[in-house]
Amino acid sequence: MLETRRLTVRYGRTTAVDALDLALADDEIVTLVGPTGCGKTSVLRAVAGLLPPSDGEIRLGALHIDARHDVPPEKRGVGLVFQDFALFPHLSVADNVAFRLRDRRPAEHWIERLGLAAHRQAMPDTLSGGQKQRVALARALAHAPALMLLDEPLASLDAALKAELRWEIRDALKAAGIPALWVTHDQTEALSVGDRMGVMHAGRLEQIATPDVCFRLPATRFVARFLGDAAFVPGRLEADRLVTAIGHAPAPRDCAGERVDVLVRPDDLSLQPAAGGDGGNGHVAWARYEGETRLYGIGLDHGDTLRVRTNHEHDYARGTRVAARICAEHPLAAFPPAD
Ligand SMILES: Nc1ncnc2c1ncn2[C@@H]1O[C@H](COP(=O)(O)OP(=O)(O)OP(=O)(O)O)[C@@H](O)[C@H]1O
Repeated sequence: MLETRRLTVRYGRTTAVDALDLALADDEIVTLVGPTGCGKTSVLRAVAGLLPPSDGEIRLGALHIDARHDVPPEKRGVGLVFQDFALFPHLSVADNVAFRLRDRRPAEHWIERLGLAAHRQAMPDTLSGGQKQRVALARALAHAPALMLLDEPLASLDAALKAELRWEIRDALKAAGIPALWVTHDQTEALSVGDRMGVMHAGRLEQIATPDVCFRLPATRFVARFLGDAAFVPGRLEADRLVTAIGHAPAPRDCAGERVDVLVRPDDLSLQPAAGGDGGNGHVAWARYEGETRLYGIGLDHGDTLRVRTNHEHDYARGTRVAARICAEHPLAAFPPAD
């Protein structure tokens, strides 16, 4: 449906997007995530037709767009949803959603589907942030776009609403069978709503894969750190296992090199108070209560600090002698040693 080939966007001397190759399947939701300034919005704006590609090509269905062949935004068949909703303030909810539609039935369908029926006649400034975003989404969906582009659609909403609305948006896109490119700087959002996610860094895609692959088997240390707490423990590859001083785990299929740094995240580790034959390998340096879980900083005897997440029931005081061990049964990512 959408394909970019070496898409490049420059602003003067700044290269915001650097030879990006990206392809979306017909009903696929792909999230684009990365730190501020990495170029996510520029990708979206180039695909939407809001700025021209400096180099490379965009294929949207049968359309071919490049620096010399522009297609105006309204001829691209894309729907846009922005962080700031962009509703018409002088039109009611119903008229916003049905704007420029000859047949109002699709507008009615999405008003019902997105829980806006009671607000049909309301004006935008009387709606909550979540309701405004539902209206913006209904308006975009009512035009049955071939592709939906979402730019930080949940950024101005509070945490509880974000969590609820991201599933609603995903469900609505899936129900309509519309593929989407969804830009966010929120890792949890990118991990949870994308069929695949692309992690961008300095104008380039560092990795594009399913969320669980990006999280468990990041392609680079940058992706590992960007998507969550990451520690790198020295280890070695023995047959099909990664062996470290704090335990072992299956090696990924493509693991190469005898000496490696093994990625361990806080939930790949378990914590036991040192007792009996196990004298432990460190002590509790700090503890944070998180509600369902607790996060501990464990000062290992050889000097490094590891973060370990446990169930909230395990309450260890600072200074407690403990054994931190790898408990992950899935393959852990391995990288060439840093030194
Ligand atoms: N209109 C512009 N003129 C000049 N430079 C720009 C312009 N828009 C963006 N840039 C630069 O291009 C780079 C990428 O910006 P872009 O907005 O695409 O990143 P982003 O990943 O979406 O960031 P954010 O999450 O902060 O929105 C940044 O270095 C930014 O400063």
